[in-house]
Amino acid sequence: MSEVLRVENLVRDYHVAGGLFRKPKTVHAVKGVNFSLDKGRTLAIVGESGCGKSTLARMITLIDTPTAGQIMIDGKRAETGKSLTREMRQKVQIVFQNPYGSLNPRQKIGDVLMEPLLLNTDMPVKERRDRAMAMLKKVGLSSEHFNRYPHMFSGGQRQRVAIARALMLNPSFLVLDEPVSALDLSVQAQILNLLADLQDEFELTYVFISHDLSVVRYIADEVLVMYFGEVVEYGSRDAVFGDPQHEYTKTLFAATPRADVESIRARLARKQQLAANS
Ligand SMILES: Nc1ncnc2c1ncn2[C@@H]1O[C@H](COP(=O)(O)OP(=O)(O)OP(=O)(O)O)[C@@H](O)[C@H]1O
Repeated sequence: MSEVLRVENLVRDYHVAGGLFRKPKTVHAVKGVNFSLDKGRTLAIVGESGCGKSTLARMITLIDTPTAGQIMIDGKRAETGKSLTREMRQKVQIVFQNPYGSLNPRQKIGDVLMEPLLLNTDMPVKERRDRAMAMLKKVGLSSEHFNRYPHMFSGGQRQRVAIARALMLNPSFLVLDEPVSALDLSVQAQILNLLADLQDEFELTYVFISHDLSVVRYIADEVLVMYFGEVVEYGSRDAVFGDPQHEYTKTLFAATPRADVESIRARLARKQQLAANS
């Protein structure tokens, strides 16, 4: 299997300026994180609020510059800031929790999808349009949606648009930052199934940031648990869920409702059905 992402000793400190009654201080948000991820796999990063998940996500999305350590994407070292190349930038895309916030309300969905091609390729307009139409269908929308505005879509449909946009430039991996947390439970299942189907079909690679362990159990191949900026557990989903080693992980699991066993069974059944039909 080919390695898509490798993170080595990644550190991020924030220097917080002092005030009249406050001393300056350094927040150690991420303290030396290591992991690697192969093509077609999903790594879930879990932990409580403030443990450093978003900081780690911003660094691997190449938005934020690490204080120390390195990020390798497709075997090449990724630079950030002014040294970030367009080629490297295109390799990583992110889907946020709230797709409405990341969609321009005055831009039609077709233009949202064609924009990455317009900005990053020399593709003629007809091809851009065809690609955008094809992508709409891949995420379960239709050509009728092409000329509609974001406010005309439901939350789940907007998240489908955000996923479609993230895939337009064939990235090496997607960072999914709490992608279903803002959705109703039934819609969450639809989006998770869509992500699973797209992954099966196109061998996509996901870094899935979440605080919801039932979602993680459903989608992840590997799990990394963070606690105060450190990795306290890292391994296959079955190993981490089946036999958590660290006290923090045990507490985290004990505080979470039982995983959604039915949806896991349903996914396995669907996979078996697909295999039987092929
Ligand atoms: N720009 C910043 N300046 C100073 N401190 C920061 C900054 N961004 C994050 N932090 C601190 O770094 C630590 C990790 O924050 P981070 O947002 O990465 O955690 P998180 O696990 O993603 O939490 P949440 O799920 O609430 O977003 C926290 O203590 C936070 O207060």
